[in-house]
Amino acid sequence: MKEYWTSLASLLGVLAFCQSIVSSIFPPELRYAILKLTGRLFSLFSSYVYFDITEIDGVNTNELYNAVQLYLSSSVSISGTRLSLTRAVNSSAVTFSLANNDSIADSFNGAAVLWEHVVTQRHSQTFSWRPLPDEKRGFTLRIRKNDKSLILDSYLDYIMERAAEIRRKNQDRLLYTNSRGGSLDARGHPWESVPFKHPSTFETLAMDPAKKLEIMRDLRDFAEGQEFYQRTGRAWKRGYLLYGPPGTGKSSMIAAMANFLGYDIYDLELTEVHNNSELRKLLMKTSSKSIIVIEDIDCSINLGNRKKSCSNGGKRGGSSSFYEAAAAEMRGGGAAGGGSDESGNSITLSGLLNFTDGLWSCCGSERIFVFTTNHVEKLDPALLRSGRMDMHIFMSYCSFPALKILLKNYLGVQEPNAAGVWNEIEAVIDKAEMTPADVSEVLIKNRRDKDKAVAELLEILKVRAATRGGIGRHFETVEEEQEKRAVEVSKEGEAADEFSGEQSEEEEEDDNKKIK
Ligand SMILES: Nc1ncnc2c1ncn2[C@@H]1O[C@H](COP(=O)(O)OP(=O)(O)OP(=O)(O)O)[C@@H](O)[C@H]1O
Ligand SMILES: [Mg+2]
Repeated sequence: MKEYWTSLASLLGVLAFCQSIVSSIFPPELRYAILKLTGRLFSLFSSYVYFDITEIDGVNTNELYNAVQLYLSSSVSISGTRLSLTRAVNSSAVTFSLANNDSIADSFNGAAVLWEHVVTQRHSQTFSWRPLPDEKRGFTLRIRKNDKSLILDSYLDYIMERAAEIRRKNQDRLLYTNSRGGSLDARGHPWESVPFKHPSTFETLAMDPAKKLEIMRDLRDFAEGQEFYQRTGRAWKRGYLLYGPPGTGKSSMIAAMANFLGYDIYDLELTEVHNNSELRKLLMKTSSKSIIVIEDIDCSINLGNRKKSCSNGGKRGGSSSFYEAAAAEMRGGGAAGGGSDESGNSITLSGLLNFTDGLWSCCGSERIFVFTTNHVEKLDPALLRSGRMDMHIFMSYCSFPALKILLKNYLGVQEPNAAGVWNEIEAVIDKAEMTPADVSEVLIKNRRDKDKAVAELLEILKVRAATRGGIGRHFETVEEEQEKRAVEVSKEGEAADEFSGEQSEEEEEDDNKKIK
């Protein structure tokens, strides 16, 4: 062993001696040429091939460098011994990366590769339109010559994909709004954004578990469906209509969808959009992997008179239905659809549907449109056909299975302690027609005393069930809601007829009196 160390030390000594001779005898240019030649000779006999991926390629940032850095961050965190830690702006996660001049082994399809992070000082500042960093950074990838064709292309593609995934996971998602109207920011963007931190998830969402699973499956199929949409020639987008009374979780569902898929949200305020071309610009500036939301679609916009006042409890837009007016536009060849008001606003249904439905829908991919409404019965059936809104989701009053989820969320209990309470709640909950928002209020107020919370909830449920007795039927489909509405309208019509009939009888009497 001792002999081994002695011979290694003497070998290193010889190398150092040779290096000092080369440095002292040869001028720098020749030294560089000798090193290059040695490198060439070395690579000729080497079984490896090397690829340099520099951070800055000319003056452009090399996307591949950033991707490799992110990709390696997921593996160095497990196996590295010296790591760099960073936390990007708008991010709540810390990222690991390979420290300077450190290396790490990886494998792909059975082939071993070695990554080295090479950092050197930039000596002379070469001319550039923008200042370059003091350090020259890059990755060197070492692979076996035999593996070159086997792994190179697919390995780099794989790295790009993985990096995009990690970036999405690390970065906080954003909530965009067009509340600034049509004006653009300094970078020419019409959307304003804030980090999206809504805590709602499918786990915390109180609704029928089977329905929840169905929605989650649908969303997952959509997100993983790139190949399917490509093959079938369909634009990679999906539309959801969420409808139901206020406080049943429509907005919470949108947040849960975004958190489930890791998508950004674009909250499209239609009352701020002045015309179709503005709408087109807004929608063109949305990114893929996003959910475009139009809340309260029935009163978002009044094509006849687009004032922002809304008779619907502070909801957006005017009281008349956007869809009713828009449907009239479709049927009547644009009379209502012109949508111009005194202020020159002209947004039409076709402008919106061109993006959800028409040719423009394929500009940008992997996008979900979500429309919400409290009054599905007001929507024109022609506007609810498949393809526009692929899934109609009824957010109902709090059901028994939904209540179980709320009890678990707020009180941490699976079942009430007192015997019999469970059955009593189950007996009245549907009749009581309480929204999950109302139930949540009661549970939050009494969250320190679980038994009191459950007892108070039962009391309220009983009172509400008694006052609302018999109404407890839920209209689950858009068609049912619309049928119900049609019956109401025809009853109103009959009442009006009767009223006008009575009047005419009275008038007849008057006339008779006059004649007499
Ligand atoms: N299904 C639900 N599951 C869990 N929490 C819910 C649910 N529905 C309502 N909530 C609670 O009630 C509050 C209001 O719900 P949300 O804003 O999602 O209702 P909404 O249906 O969008 O109402 P609106 O029609 O008025 O916009 C939420 O903050 C949430 O805490
Ligand atoms: Mg809402």
